[in-house]
Amino acid sequence: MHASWASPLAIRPAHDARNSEESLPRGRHPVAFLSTSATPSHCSHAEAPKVIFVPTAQRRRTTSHCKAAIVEGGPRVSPAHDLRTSEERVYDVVLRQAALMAKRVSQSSPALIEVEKDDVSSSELTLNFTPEISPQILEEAYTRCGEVCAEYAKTFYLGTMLMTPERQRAIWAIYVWCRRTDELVDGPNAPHITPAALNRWEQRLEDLFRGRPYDMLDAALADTVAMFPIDIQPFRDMIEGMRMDLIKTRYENFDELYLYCYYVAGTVGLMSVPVMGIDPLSRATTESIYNAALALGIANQLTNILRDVGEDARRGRIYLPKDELEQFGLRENDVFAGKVTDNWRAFMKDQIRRARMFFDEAERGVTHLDKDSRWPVWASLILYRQILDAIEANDYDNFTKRAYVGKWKKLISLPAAYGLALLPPARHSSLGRKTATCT
Ligand SMILES: CC(C)=CCC/C(C)=C/CC/C(C)=C/CC/C(C)=C/[C@@H]1[C@@H](COP(=O)(O)OP(=O)(O)O)[C@]1(C)CC/C=C(\C)CC/C=C(\C)CCC=C(C)C
Repeated sequence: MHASWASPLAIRPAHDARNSEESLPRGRHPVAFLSTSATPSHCSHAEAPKVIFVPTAQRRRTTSHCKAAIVEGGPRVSPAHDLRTSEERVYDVVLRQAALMAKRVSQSSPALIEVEKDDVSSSELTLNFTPEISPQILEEAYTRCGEVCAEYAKTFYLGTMLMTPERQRAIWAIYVWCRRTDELVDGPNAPHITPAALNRWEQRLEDLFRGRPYDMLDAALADTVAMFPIDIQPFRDMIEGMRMDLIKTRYENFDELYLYCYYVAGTVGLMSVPVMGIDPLSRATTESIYNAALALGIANQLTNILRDVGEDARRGRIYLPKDELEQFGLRENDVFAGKVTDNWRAFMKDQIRRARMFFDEAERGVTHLDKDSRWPVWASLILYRQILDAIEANDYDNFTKRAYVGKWKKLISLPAAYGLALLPPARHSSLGRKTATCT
């Protein structure tokens, strides 16, 4: 995730923001201004998450070998003595998101649902706050989100064209928030970003979930989270990933890396599913579809990491699990030296194999999404997956060569994705299936 975009998305320093052209005019609708000394007054995120016992059999197969203890760099919400694996902690979030969505489906009412605080949501900040924003401003806000999306993620923007207008613009709003969040640590202002700045960004997130957006782009997301059963936790977790990126430059084992990948990319899957919707014909459990979405985010991020090894090393960062490097006789100096040896090839083969397992898991989930939402997901999956092929084609030289998917391959992928998107949900897929009582 190395942004090379220009700065229109950059978050302005708090004192500038009042004059921002994107700030919502005062008086017409609620506006919450950032204060540089902002201390969250409603820190529900500081509460420890509810621990849900997950039977081993229900856990994700692909990562069940990762049993190392949680180490530094974990989320603020978790006590240091939390001995669950990253996989278990993330699974807890998956269960809550799935329960929230299942509840919405079972109520099958277009009206906003009341979420019982102790029930499924990580907080009370879900769905209960409809921002008072004039339709015209909201229209402009969404249009701006669409423009940003079209500018920074052309293929993906194209893929959203088949979605219903409500879903399309909601996905744009989520995309823009994710981009801006990523931009904090990867964009032009990154050297000036401090943990305090991330705290303010989180405060702003809490405000928008309470129906008090700070600027136009936030207003679009505030509207989106009021319309769809979207929980705040994945958004908080993405900010947590950015905190991690500020302080952490090494990963001891896959358990640590898994948590990072969840924070910065798995969260995107969890944010997107409630908007993309589930095919009414699907017999899969909501939870298993969320798991597939999580897997796609993890797969994408692992691929990103494998593609960018050289670039990251030049920034003094190694996102590869140290213990796995050692198993192949490699040390961090080998990564900095950037020499493609047989050991390196063997190590990379193993990493690519694991990334493909996550893609496989994600694939099984895509057909269960609402039919109009599948195309962009297949497109992003096929395109990103091909980066792994490109690394192989480069003979595993990800130090000096950038693996990329050529224009023609990209063009061919779009109709291929379209074809796959037409397939109905597999009746006998290996995803978790609803029991008779739940259908
Ligand atoms: C339909 C669809 C693909 C929806 C997702 C739209 C969305 C909200 C995207 C936000 C992406 C974003 C800006 C994330 C911020 C953190 C980040 C930059 C993560 C990396 C993305 C690629 O980064 P980058 O643009 O820098 O890469 P390049 O260098 O340009 O190659 C990530 C690698 C992660 C992106 C993660 C996803 C797109 C997750 C997708 C999962 C789903 C949409 C769930 C699908 C559901 C099922 C059931 C499979």
